[in-house]
Amino acid sequence: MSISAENITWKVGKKVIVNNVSLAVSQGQTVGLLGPNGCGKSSLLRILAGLRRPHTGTVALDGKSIAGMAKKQFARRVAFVEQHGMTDANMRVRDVVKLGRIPHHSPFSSWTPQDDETITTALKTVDMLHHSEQGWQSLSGGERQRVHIARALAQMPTEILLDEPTNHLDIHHQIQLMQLISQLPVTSLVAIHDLNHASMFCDALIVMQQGEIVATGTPQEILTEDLLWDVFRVKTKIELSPFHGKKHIHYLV
Ligand SMILES: Nc1ncnc2c1ncn2[C@@H]1O[C@H](COP(=O)(O)OP(=O)(O)OP(=O)(O)O)[C@@H](O)[C@H]1O
Repeated sequence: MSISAENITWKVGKKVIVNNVSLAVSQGQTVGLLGPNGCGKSSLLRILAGLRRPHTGTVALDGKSIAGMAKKQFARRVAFVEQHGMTDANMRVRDVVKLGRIPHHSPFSSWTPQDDETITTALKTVDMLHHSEQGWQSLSGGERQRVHIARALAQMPTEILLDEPTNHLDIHHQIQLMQLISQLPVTSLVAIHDLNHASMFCDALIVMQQGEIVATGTPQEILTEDLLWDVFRVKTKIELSPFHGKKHIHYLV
């Protein structure tokens, strides 16, 4: 297993936000994390990213608990793109992406042409190279989102956690990004609301409801009309797309 969690529970006061969650994501898989607003997706991702300590349970990389892992060692492996990621307002786009290289440097190591190359490639990948010299503050919401993803790619992680990465993106960039994530040679866990994108681009899905995991499996296996009614209270008609062969969800109103 690439990244796994066992019996994770996280509370705020007496309120249980993440309730006894266990999961295992295999190397190289793209796994979609689905569920209604407030069901605990971001909270779970923050725990997996090591930003929150669970009250019970463990998170592991290749079976080794992250609890005792040095921060830098962890950051060389796991990148996290938060839903509302902030960046120092006065930075240029290229400098924001440069931050992704920090875990790969010591205070005494010098900047290399490979570092520059990695940053250029990351910016190119998210279609932001032409904005390299622009100030962060002047970017649109979607452009900021793409720069944060470039920073995560510059980190050259083996696991990438993304919290609603297509938020703010136009449909062209949503599809481009989901395609990119699904093709990256890394393990990806991505919180996503668009069920058709989840079906098209994810190898497996984890569905949460009220802090618990209620379904896991391939999109083919678990995206059913019953599940979508039970979890999201939406009426749907699901069929196999004649165009891409994956399940396609029609919403009935
Ligand atoms: N620090 C906190 N203090 C109090 N409540 C919190 C805290 N963090 C999260 N919550 C609550 O926990 C629940 C889960 O929040 P979380 O952000 O994990 O949901 P989510 O599934 O990511 O939602 P969305 O789809 O809207 O982004 C929400 O009810 C939220 O208000």
